[in-house]
Amino acid sequence: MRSPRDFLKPLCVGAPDPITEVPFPPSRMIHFFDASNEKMRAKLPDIAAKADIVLGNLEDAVPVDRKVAAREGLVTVGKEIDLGGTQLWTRINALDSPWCIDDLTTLVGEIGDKLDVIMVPKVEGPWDIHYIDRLLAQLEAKAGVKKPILVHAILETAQGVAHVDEIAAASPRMQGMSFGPADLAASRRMKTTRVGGGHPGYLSMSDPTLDADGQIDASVARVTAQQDPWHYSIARMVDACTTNGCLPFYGPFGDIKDVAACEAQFRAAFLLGCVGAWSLHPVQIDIAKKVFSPPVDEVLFAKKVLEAIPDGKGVHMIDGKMQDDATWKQCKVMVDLATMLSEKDPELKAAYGF
Ligand SMILES: CC(C)(COP(=O)(O)OP(=O)(O)OC[C@H]1O[C@@H](n2cnc3c(N)ncnc32)[C@H](O)[C@@H]1OP(=O)(O)O)[C@@H](O)C(=O)NCCC(=O)NCCSC(=O)C[C@H](O)C(=O)O
Ligand SMILES: [Mg+2]
Repeated sequence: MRSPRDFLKPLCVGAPDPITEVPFPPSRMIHFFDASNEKMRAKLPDIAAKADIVLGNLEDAVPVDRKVAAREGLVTVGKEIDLGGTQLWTRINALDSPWCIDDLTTLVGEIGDKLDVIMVPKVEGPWDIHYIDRLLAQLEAKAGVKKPILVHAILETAQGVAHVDEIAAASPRMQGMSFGPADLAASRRMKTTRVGGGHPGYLSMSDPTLDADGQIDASVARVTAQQDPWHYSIARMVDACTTNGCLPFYGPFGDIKDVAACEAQFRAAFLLGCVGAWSLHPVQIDIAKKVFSPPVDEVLFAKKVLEAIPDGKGVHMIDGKMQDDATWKQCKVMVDLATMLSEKDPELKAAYGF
């Protein structure tokens, strides 16, 4: 294990100094686009005007014969498209793939100063982050990159979940993590073909009604309720990220047409502490924006609490609800997020009354 004192020294002579605090600009959605697809690239200026983060995907979903075109397409995006204040990320190919090394050398060499974050798929343990960390430092030094490129791990293998805390703590470059339900399901041999969301087979059932002989009365219907198969892992990811000062995100929701279920999945993640989710299709940008911006009525109430209890101490009754030091902190989370988002979004600013 590295000495904590070394954490703030660059891992290569000439690489930029590591950051001490992960920046937290609006991050409600990471919008995926296939950079080898010219049509999608052409839409980027419009998409960037709506999205907080755009991500050029090089990994899964990009066919093998378009891997190089996707990498080159992303270089073109970095060099030629003005994204305004919207962050530019990439998802590189996995560390055990033959494309990963060229993804990193090309992207850092060509557009290292334009890339905010590199998303690394299928991270299994801190060793994967250590590899990327050192290599990025060498490439940044060689290319003269001025600020460190941050790293975002996808939590999508059983091993990754088992090592989630060590992954989050592996480097000061760790910007955050996303939850990858498709690969995780496959890795665990879960029997689902869905990408995120619930499953009608994953449910709990009320007790049976017994007849006079104490036998189960099969004629009386029993109530069932779908449970959330992802709750445990997402909650672990949120704790690991928060403990280590980085940001947790929900990942993809694959049923593009089922906007209601997408919204429900995103909202469950938001309530558990995630700051955003992936959008795979333009329609999911608006869903994420709605869900990951705190609700207006809650923000107004939270503002009222903060105003009524300036020192955040003691016990108070506000609108019939008990407020104390802990609820004050909950309200502060809500108001801080609303304040940060308002700086980007004048409509939200007006709605929140800032
Ligand atoms: C999912 C899609 C393949 C759907 O595409 P398509 O059938 O073309 O949808 P539409 O006809 O509704 O598209 C309408 C227009 O919008 C453009 N479009 C579609 N998606 C995007 C996008 N992401 N960014 C920009 N523009 C987009 C279409 O080109 C149409 O344009 P026009 O013809 O001019 O009207 C497609 O949405 C897509 O490929 N999405 C990204 C998929 C992706 O990145 N998948 C990988 C991430 S999920 C994953 O990897 C799993 C995870 O790792 C895990 O393990 O859980
Ligand atoms: Mg995956």
